[in-house]
Amino acid sequence: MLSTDERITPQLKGFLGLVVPKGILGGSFYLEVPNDFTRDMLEQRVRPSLLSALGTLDDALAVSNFSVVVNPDIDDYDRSTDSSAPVVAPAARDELTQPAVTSGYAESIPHAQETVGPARNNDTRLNPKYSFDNFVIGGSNRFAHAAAVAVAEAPAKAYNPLFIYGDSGLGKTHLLHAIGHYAISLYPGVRVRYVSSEEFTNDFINSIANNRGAAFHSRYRDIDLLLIDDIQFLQGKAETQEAFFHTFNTLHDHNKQVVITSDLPPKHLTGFEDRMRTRFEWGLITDVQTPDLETRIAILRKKAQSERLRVPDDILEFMASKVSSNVRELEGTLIRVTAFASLNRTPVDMQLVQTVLKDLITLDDDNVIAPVDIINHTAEYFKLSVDDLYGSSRSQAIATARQIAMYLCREMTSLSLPKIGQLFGGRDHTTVMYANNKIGKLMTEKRSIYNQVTEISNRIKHNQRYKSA
Ligand SMILES: Nc1ncnc2c1ncn2[C@@H]1O[C@H](COP(=O)(O)OP(=O)(O)OP(=O)(O)O)[C@@H](O)[C@H]1O
Repeated sequence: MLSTDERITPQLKGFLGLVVPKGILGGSFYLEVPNDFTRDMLEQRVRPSLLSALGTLDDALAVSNFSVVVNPDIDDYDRSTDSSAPVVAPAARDELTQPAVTSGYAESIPHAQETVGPARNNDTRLNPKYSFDNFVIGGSNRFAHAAAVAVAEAPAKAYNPLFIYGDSGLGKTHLLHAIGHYAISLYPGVRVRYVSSEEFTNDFINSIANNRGAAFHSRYRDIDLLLIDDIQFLQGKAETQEAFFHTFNTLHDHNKQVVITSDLPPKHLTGFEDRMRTRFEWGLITDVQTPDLETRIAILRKKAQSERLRVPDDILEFMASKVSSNVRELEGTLIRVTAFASLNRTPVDMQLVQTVLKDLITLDDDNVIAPVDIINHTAEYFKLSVDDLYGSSRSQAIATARQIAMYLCREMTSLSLPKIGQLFGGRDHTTVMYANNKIGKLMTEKRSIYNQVTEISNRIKHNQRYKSA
């Protein structure tokens, strides 16, 4: 759709060839590119043409903005499967038709009424997978969910900051992204930025190293809604904390919303200055807890629906009763069960579920798996060196082994996506996200992958039991 634009040179066309359209959510057209350079080219040279081209799309799609996400792994992405026009996820349509709320917020941000405003949202770093639509509400998260919705509907008017804490895998990151999507759907010009604390730290360090402090400041201060994940990561990092302190103050003073997640409540966060912890307590503090059985069943049901998996209710109930600690683990179990059924071309029934779950060694909650064990076992299984997994080789065999190791780190540890990326030679969190999705999908399609993942994870758990015995 861009080829009619005279400014598009052959060189630029080359860059456009690297772009993979991913879909439309919350009024944003999501594109993936393999590196920062392509993203910059796109944003600097193509933005006006792309925005005007988006303006010619069917109104029903309600697209007014685009987001470019860097995913270095799309080099091995098969573009032929995705070359058709992107489709709007059904959930996104509902989100787009949400009635506007009357908080008066739109009037308070001048750019919210500008037609070109949405372009400001091209770097939100929001994950289209996490919306309020697919978040299941239960006793364990009802309050956090209500607070999150309130903040999205009236940024900086309801609670500022909103501080959400809780154990790993209980939906904090999901809520953060959902706030961002919902706020953008209500106020298309609102400038939103999601950042994990690891990325904030890296960004800060790079900005000092490259003398780009001004760009860093504007990235985090010229926004209306800052969503910062896993703040505990700033523990003991005095200079980054100082940078965050000033960012926070600037945003708060200018009536901009800050939402923070953490594994602990402010008063239990160690390695933070008091002035920082006090600020975390200015607004509303809420927690997410381990979901009860009904909520776990509902989460599995929703997940099965969204992945179009046919799983009878009694099976979902059985799975939910067996895996109780963490939603991420619960989702992992559902993937294993449905992958096994799909590979064997059998329906998901109780016998199959029992077989699969029997195969999955379960560990006590206090048995914590170290990522280094995952990497060692994966390397050993594939007869590769550990450095192969950490390194940058793109050979198919090494890349797949690396993606399996990333998948298992995601499934078996509480490490966040950026932390796993860092572990694997400083890769971007989107690379880990891609590996996780890819292996999850391949497990349903290729028996060899399913068997490899199951075997490696069992070896890791077996070894862990042996160590702690
Ligand atoms: N209530 C819920 N409804 C639907 N999905 C949920 C819910 N809670 C958690 N999940 C899903 O569980 C997975 C883990 O959630 P998430 O990443 O948000 O956890 P987290 O609390 O941020 O964990 P961490 O602290 O490790 O980053 C995600 O796929 C998320 O979509």
